[in-house]
Amino acid sequence: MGALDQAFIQAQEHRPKGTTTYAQGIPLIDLSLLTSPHPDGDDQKTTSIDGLVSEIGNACKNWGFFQVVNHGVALEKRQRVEDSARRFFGLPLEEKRKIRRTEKQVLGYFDTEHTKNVRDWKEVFDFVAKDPNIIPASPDPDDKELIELHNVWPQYPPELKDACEEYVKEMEKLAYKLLELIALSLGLPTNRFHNFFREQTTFVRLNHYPPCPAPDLALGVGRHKDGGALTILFQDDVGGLQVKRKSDGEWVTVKPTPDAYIINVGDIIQVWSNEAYESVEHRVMVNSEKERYSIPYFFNPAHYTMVEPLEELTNEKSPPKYKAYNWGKFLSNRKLSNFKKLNVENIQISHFRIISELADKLDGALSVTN
Ligand SMILES: O=C(O)CCC(=O)C(=O)O
Ligand SMILES: [Fe+2]
Repeated sequence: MGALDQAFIQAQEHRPKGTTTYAQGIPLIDLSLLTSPHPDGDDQKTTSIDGLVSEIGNACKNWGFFQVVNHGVALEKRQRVEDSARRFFGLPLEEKRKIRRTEKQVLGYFDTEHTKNVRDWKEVFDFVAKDPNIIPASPDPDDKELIELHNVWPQYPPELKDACEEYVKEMEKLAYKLLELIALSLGLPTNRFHNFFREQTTFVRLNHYPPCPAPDLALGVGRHKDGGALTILFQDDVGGLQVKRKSDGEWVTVKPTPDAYIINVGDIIQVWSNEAYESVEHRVMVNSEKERYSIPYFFNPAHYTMVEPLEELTNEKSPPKYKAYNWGKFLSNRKLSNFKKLNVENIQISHFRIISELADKLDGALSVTN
């Protein structure tokens, strides 16, 4: 990527601060109850599940982010993906660009992604968990055309394809476990969300953040919220992920924990839960010395899913806060705005919010004075 082009420079207020505050209280949740047999038998398991469910619920409510250990994903499977990613990103640019993403072919290699119209200091490789994957051809609501996305694999390293395909199977198992715990924590049946994911649009991204000559001006990924349901992220030991802490709005760094995954609730769970859980803003800092790797798995429902607050979680007293929106159109809108710099704000769930934040505040103020 060379010298720092103007396109990478963040507006003053979005630049990283020189000092690092670590996210001290970010929950670290042990999933061994689900991944290994309980020494005292299954009855014990049921009672302890309640504890796990409330841990997950509190983490979703208070942070929107948490880490999991003893998650059941074999270390070697993740390492194999990481090793092949290192080999792939180490190739000459012209080799990587042979499988470059285009406006129509949205998978493969890409090094000019934009977040909120500012270029990110990174290069990525994207692939879908289910190949082929069906999504709308364009964000235009009147355009009913659908397209099939097919994975494009590089010639080198040859093992990348197999490593990734094995890895997504593991990720999917973990994603369903987490989804079930989240459903239970909202007082819903365990499999309440399952049907949405029958024809999922889940995708995985291999991120490589090269050392950056001006880490005080650019970001690896600009501030954003994940648009999907749930993200399962692996980050290496370099660190750089920052989360906007809910309690005080401070940007805090998530310290790498060996063999842990970082989980965050995406926009869809915010809407389904009618804001019981919120999708939290995050970003990635880069540094001038070390390159960094991360692997997010974006667990997303079928393209035709109409995302709206669940009936069970709304009533007269707490009416739905969002109008239903089509996930496929949302996704295709985001993909377009990430692909190139546009002159308009990219799509956000706030565009579908029924009651504006201002009305909420006014309501709060009125109920205090009344
Ligand atoms: O690299 C990371 O730590 C996070 C990346 C991320 O937030 C994303 O790709 O959505
Ligand atoms: Fe993200």
